[in-house]
Amino acid sequence: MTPVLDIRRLRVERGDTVILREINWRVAPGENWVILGANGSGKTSLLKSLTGFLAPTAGEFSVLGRSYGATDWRTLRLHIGVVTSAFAAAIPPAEVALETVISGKFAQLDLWARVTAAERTAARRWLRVVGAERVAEREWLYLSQGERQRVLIARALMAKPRLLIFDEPCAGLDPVARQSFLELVDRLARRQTAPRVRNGRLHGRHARATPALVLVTHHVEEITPAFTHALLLRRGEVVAAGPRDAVLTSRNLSTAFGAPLRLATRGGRMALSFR
Ligand SMILES: Nc1ncnc2c1ncn2[C@@H]1O[C@H](COP(=O)(O)OP(=O)(O)OP(=O)(O)O)[C@@H](O)[C@H]1O
Repeated sequence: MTPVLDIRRLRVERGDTVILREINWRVAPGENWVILGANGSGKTSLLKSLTGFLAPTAGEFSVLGRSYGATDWRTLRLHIGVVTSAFAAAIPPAEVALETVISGKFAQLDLWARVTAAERTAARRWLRVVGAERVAEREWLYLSQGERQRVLIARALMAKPRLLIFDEPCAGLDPVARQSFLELVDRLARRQTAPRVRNGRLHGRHARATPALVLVTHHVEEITPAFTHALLLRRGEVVAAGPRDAVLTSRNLSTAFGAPLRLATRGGRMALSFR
């Protein structure tokens, strides 16, 4: 099966600084990954490379079988959704949530002349999926942090991406909003991992391509059971990558964060403490 993502020996340098060094990472269909690493370990730079905003110095990678360099970024980007609070500043304050969601389908195209009733219906459906339907007509300016994150997810889903990346999505959320947000991410992940199959074919809402999820975080508490794999970075290098139980160990996390840490699991949720 064509990997969702295939990165080989990716290296990124700027001036004398090596930002990413020899990154090898493969995401197969059906896998959901979490990326963990200390401040400055290269998480955002890796995402920027994948979305064409940070040019590699060496190495090769492909997204959904399309190779970097051989495919127009505008085409590749249509398949990759990124949910990051960094987008918040780019949303017009007076834009209502429904319009923000619809704009996800069009990226940079001239939007308003083209919006159809079907697209409005689809946008409402995505707002319902993320539990934000009641703010559909509310301006961005007035949305809470949690509501904004949900609207940005709906916006990303509108383009039907094959890979959906969450970059520190829980920053700024209160504990209850964070829990509810994580349950939403988990639900999205499970839509993918539990498809309905009949006569060897996907059916119903799962018949659509559902995205592989990548969650970038500093907090192991945010890793819900739906995340099957983990990538640990330290100073631009991979500490470990693979199935979560093999990668998320006290030892690997201590190496990644450069401090003696103990990983414990309570009630199905992970927690880190200092040894
Ligand atoms: N264009 C650039 N030129 C020089 N150095 C850069 C550039 N972009 C990133 N860096 C450096 O590369 C390192 C990795 O940065 P990056 O933002 O990817 O880390 P991160 O893991 O996302 O960190 P955080 O958890 O703090 O968000 C940092 O030391 C950063 O200063």
